[in-house]
Amino acid sequence: MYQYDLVVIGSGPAGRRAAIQAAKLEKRVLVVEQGRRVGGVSVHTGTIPSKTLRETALNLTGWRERGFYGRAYRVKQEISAEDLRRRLLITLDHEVEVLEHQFARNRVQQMRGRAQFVDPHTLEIAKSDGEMLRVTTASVLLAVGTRPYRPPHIPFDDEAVLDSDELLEIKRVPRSLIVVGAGVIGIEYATIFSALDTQVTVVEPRETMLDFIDKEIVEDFTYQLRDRNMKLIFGQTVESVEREPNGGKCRVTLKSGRSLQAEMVLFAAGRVGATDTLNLAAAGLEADNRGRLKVDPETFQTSVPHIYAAGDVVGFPSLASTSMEQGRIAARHAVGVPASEPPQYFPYGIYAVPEISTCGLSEEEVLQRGIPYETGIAHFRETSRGHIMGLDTGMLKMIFSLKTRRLLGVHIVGEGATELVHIGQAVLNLKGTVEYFVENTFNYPTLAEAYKIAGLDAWNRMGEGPKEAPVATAQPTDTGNTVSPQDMPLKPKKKAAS
Ligand SMILES: Cc1cc2nc3c(=O)[nH]c(=O)nc-3n(C[C@H](O)[C@H](O)[C@H](O)COP(=O)(O)OP(=O)(O)OC[C@H]3O[C@@H](n4cnc5c(N)ncnc54)[C@H](O)[C@@H]3O)c2cc1C
Ligand SMILES: NC(=O)c1ccc[n+]([C@@H]2O[C@H](COP(=O)([O-])OP(=O)(O)OC[C@H]3O[C@@H](n4cnc5c(N)ncnc54)[C@H](O)[C@@H]3O)[C@@H](O)[C@H]2O)c1
Repeated sequence: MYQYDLVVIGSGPAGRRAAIQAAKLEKRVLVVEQGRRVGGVSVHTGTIPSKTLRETALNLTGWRERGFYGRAYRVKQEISAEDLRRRLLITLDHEVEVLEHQFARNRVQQMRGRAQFVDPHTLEIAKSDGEMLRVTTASVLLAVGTRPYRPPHIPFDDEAVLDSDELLEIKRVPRSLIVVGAGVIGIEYATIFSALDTQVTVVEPRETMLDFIDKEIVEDFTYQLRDRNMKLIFGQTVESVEREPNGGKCRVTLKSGRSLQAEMVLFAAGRVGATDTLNLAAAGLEADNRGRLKVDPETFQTSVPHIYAAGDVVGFPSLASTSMEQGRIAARHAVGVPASEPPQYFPYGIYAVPEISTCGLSEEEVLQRGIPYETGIAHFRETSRGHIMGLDTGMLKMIFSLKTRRLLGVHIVGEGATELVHIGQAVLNLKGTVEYFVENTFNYPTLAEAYKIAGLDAWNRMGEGPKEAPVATAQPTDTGNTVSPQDMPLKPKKKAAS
């Protein structure tokens, strides 16, 4: 008889949701967390701190009011690192308190320490006070997440050359910042610091950024960043990073020979799975070269059936939102209770300044699948709410199938995008058509009215009934067939466990 039904390693979104789900099913659950407090990367160094920093920066700078009062408008003239940290600490305390309470209410047992496998059903836990403990369990969920990728040639110094965890501890707001890597983390922080009037330069080895987002949205976003003097350098690789002696400036030399200078460097070139200390071999498991684990995308089982993995450690999409859902499904499966499949489309929110949010297929994906389509676009400045808020930017784009008239994708850049997207997400997953937007009444004045405007924009070109569709050039799919709109695969290819 094992001591536990499920031992969860890691208390981030995947671990937390899994543990509570199993406890609700009256199973004996233990959560092992090596950090001082529960919550994982999401609460302590990732989602919540970065979004709190964003909110504080926008509030203290008066960013949202600048449409009315001009670019020089400020709520607080001198914004210090301490101003930014104060709100962060309060938010984190609340998050941890809520989580601790959830664990207690649901009788989830907790242990502070680092877990590793002794054999496939036994874990050894090195507690922070030096004590070693062994526990046995019927199933294990690895929800260990990731940590920043730190290559040896980058001279991280905890002060001026930083990864995204260390950025939260800065003592001063830099006047200039070089961000290496235009992934989601790099772009979110780059634009937040730009809103704080830091001169920001982004260096990205690829020719483009955020390739999974609809191109038209990324173009609008890029235009906005350049318009406020952010420097975006694509297609260039960093050769070296150095710092002048005695706390001087940082110099970033690119392979092209170009040299950049700034007070701080943020290195944000991806993350690696935190699997190296788990002694995976003792459980018969192996991680890939980025520390990630392969799982069955339906059940989240690893190659050892009673050991599950969920969250960032299994790779794409690496979101707090999807990690929670993966943890819940894994826990149900682990304790023998079936879980229904998640809906076909999940939203993606990038909390840059401005926000981007998207759900469903991009125009490039629709074209690639050979689906005849029409698009509808609305600019926030066309809405009365936009006028009231002083918005001169912001755009919502929807893509509809010409044959079925169903919504295929919604893509938004601008204020409130991460909230607004859920209207499109609901219509998409409930298989709604363009008529939903044309026939329904929206609150007025709201930014959500942009849905109506974009719906009408598409409808005006689509006409009343089904149409033959000349818009997209039908391309063979990767299966070699041409996709008919009726057969359109509503489920995006599962990338979660790749
Ligand atoms: C800067 C940043 C911003 C982000 N913003 C967003 C956002 O806006 N929206 C969004 O949806 N997602 C965002 N994410 C992603 C989100 O944070 C992750 O998807 C999420 O945290 C993953 O959850 P997880 O459960 O896999 O593990 P994590 O949150 O990574 O937690 C893993 C936990 O496991 C513990 N652990 C690891 N190994 C062991 C061990 N051997 N023994 C015991 N404990 C162990 C760690 O200490 C850690 O607490 C962001 C990430 C970053 C870095
Ligand atoms: N709002 C959100 O939902 C949110 C926010 C932040 C992070 N996240 C998640 O966290 C995960 C990690 O984000 P990330 O930004 O660290 O990784 P990423 O993989 O999204 O981006 C890394 C970027 O760095 C570039 N790069 C890779 N190697 C490089 C090198 N040697 N030098 C310079 N640039 C290099 C890549 O081309 C890429 O553009 C993402 O998958 C994302 O889903 C989500």
